[in-house]
Amino acid sequence: MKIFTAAQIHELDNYTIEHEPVKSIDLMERAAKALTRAIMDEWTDRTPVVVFAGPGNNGGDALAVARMLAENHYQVSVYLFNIHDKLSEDCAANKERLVYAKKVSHFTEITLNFDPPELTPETLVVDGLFGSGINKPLSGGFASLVRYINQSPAKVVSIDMPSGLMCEDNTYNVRQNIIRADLTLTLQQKKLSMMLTDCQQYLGRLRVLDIRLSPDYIRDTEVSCRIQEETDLIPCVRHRGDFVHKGTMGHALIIAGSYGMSGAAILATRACLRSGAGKVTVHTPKRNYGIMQVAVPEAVLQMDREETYFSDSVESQDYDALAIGPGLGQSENSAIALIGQIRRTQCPIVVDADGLNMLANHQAWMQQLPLGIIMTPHPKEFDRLVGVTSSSDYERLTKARQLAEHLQGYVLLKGHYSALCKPDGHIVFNSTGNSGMATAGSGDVLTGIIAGLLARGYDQATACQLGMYLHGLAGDLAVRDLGKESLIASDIINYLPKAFLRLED
Ligand SMILES: NC(=O)C1=CN([C@@H]2O[C@H](COP(=O)(O)OP(=O)(O)OC[C@H]3O[C@@H](n4cnc5c(N)ncnc54)[C@H](OP(=O)(O)O)[C@@H]3O)[C@@H](O)[C@H]2O)[C@@H](O)CC1
Ligand SMILES: Nc1ncnc2c1ncn2[C@@H]1O[C@H](COP(=O)(O)OP(=O)(O)O)[C@@H](O)[C@H]1O
Ligand SMILES: [K+]
Repeated sequence: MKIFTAAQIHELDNYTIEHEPVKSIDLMERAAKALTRAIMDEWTDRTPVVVFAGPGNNGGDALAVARMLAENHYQVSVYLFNIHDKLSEDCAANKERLVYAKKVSHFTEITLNFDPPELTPETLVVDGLFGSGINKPLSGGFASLVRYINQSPAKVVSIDMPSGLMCEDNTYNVRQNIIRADLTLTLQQKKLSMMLTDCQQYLGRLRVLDIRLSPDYIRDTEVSCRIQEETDLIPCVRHRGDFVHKGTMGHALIIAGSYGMSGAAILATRACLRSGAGKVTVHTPKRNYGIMQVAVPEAVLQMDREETYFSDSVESQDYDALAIGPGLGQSENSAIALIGQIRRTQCPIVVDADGLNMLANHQAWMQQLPLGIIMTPHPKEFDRLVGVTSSSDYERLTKARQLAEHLQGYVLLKGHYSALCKPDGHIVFNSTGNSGMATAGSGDVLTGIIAGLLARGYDQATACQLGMYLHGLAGDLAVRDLGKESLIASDIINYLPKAFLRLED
């Protein structure tokens, strides 16, 4: 799914009106029908409904929904906010239709003072104050109303956007003046802010309603952000020829583990093996020899000369991919070995965990990273890497995009919707995965998967996209059998075969 900017959403609206062609009032009617159907799916006609409509087209949608719910025997009270005596054309038209239909039990147009109605736990609030046309944080009477709704026990369904939430950047928004919906019914496409962790509290459950906006515009318009889906990835999956052998299926080198953190090396190595690499070599401190041999008999071991930490870079010309960082520790010796390793490695590299932390501790090294490098930070690791804590997830995403462009590499910012920032400034959000994966070691598994895919011959962008998709899908498949609470990182590895099977079938 493409993610359009607020300006593009407006263009899409106009393009549809012009090219379908359809009158804008009829398009609003179509949207309102879809919204009404979705509300009726969830709440019976015994639910008292209070509709708050703003002066723009979001308010127009809300007024049309109010009329349709009333026609379907709901008790509906409507408050239209027209404090500047200026309604959008379609909002005004829907006001007329509503008044003419005489179906709603109560209609007030607020031009000055407003006494809010009582909102009980049984009430359903339809929030149609502002949608994608919002251009500044809410203040004054609107802010008070939002706070009144938020502190009430009523259930809230937001039309298109929770009112007050911006489509993209909410860094400087006034957070208490944004509606906290129980259900958001967004029209046609998800908006960028809906992919960000710090905006989830406003959305509640999110449903996307197809209102048949121009498929031509949707297909032909360039965007910089998209959400990847299974259909995008299936064509990328490589199939094995019958006559291949382990020597042609790629050789990955994993440099991971230190004293007390052999588990990270084990998880990354197992995940790498399960991702199709022909051979996997693990370079790890001597002390890990016994445990690695037992835990991952399929891997070749290469012992560091040190007992407990990574101390020196190794020859890498025989490898097709390098993963470095999981459980590596952050000693100064290891840091020097890390940068030495990165400098002498010719194949694609993925850096994770302590590898990233050590780069963060040596900012000058950031300039020495090879083109095409892949970094897989979680938000804290990312903040350390760029040296500042971001005050919003939008800001962090923007910095990740800038870093990917600056390094001409790949920054895979992990989260519920992991975001891959590419060297050309494009961002791909992942759509698989679940909160059961919020457990130690899940990230090591992702690193191993990406390394395996790189070794197998996928280019960096595909390895990252397919890797994060398979990682999340394996987690989703595991959760079906095991539940979220008990899921551990090893389960993700155990369900990787099923995830591959699903994409291959
Ligand atoms: N996209 C589509 O394809 C379709 C879209 N549809 C619907 O249209 C919605 C977008 O409608 P929209 O463009 O009229 O904007 P909307 O959100 O109603 O707000 C604009 C009004 O709010 C005002 N205003 C802004 N910020 C403010 C603030 N902080 N505080 C106070 N006022 C503020 C602004 O005034 P201004 O500042 O510009 O004078 C203007 O009056 C969209 O979300 C969806 O529901 C569907 O009907 C059909 C298909
Ligand atoms: N709530 C969640 N929803 C979806 N994916 C999640 C969630 N929590 C964690 N994950 C995934 O699990 C992995 C966690 O990585 P990370 O924090 O580096 O873990 P660790 O350092 O313990 O290995 C990431 O790939 C992330 O996308
Ligand atoms: K709204």
